[in-house]
Amino acid sequence: MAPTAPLANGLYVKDLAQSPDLKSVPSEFTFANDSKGSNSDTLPVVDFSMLVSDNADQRSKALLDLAKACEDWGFFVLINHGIPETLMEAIIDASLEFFDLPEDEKRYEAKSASDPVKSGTGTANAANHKILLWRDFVKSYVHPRFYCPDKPRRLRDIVSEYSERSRSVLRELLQGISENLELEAGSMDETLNLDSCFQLYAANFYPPCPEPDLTIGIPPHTDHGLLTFLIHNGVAGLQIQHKGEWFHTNSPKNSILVNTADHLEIFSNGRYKSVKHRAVVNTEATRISVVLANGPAPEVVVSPSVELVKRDGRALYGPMKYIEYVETMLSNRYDGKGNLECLKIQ
Ligand SMILES: O=C(O)CCC(=O)C(=O)O
Ligand SMILES: [Fe+2]
Repeated sequence: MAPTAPLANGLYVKDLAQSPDLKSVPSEFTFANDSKGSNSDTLPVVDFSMLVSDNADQRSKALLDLAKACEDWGFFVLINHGIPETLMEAIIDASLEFFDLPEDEKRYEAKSASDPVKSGTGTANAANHKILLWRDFVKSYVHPRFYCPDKPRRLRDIVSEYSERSRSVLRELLQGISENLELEAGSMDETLNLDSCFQLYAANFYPPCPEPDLTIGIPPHTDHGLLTFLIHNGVAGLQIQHKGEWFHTNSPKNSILVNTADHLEIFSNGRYKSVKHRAVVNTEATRISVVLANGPAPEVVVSPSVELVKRDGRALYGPMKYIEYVETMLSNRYDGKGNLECLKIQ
């Protein structure tokens, strides 16, 4: 399983980056890359407190912001979401502690794609050869069944609470999306079995890099699931593609960066596209991101909403069981044509 392999000499990127004489990026990390992005002062913002407000005007405004963000960018900055700042800081800190563990305590080598906890460094395919990525990671399935690395000890409770609170936010956002798509009340919840929604926690660790333009943290990709939530330690690095151009995502402290993912594109029959994004690295500071991928229930066979297919006259995507989609993606990540492309009906 390539994506979880440690470096050939057993090093993590974290350790490699700490070698005092490292002046250049080893050739295995070379990724033809133009990591420059533009700034946008018009990144969409959704105010969660307005979405759940009793004031009808406020709620309509928030629904409109949400619809526009999903249609135009596939990305928004979520503010006033109610998840405590202390919890967000705690999950970043505890995730950082994970990467500081001795190697034998943080190694979760995946024997198969369905292992619920995985860690390592990553690889990608570039011009027919494998390259290494400038990032270490840990991932675990946290809902409907909860798994977590054993150490650091406090990680379990923190991840569990963060995923639970995020689920309430997720359900409200999906409720808003369902209204925006003019779906029958409850039909999205039922079809995708959202009470048992799948959540995957991932922490990405990007140490400073001597030549950031020659390598990449995570190459351009889209995510599985419905909506991805991302928070970070204040060091920028996430870029999203919009109208063919790459944009930096700057976000106020305590906000959550949300992007639309493959299963929202499938379920909405192509109305809301899964946004392409990437993580770039820098010379100065360690960056950590904590990602929650939020999808339908693992066993649901996802296809476009029946109501939308009726409206559109045809389905634009074929069906696939969600957990199979996740696990093929985890084993062939960044390997050419993704599942989404394969499911598109011409
Ligand atoms: O670290 C980031 O900003 C991006 C992470 C990401 O895209 C992912 O884990 O799928
Ligand atoms: Fe991603």
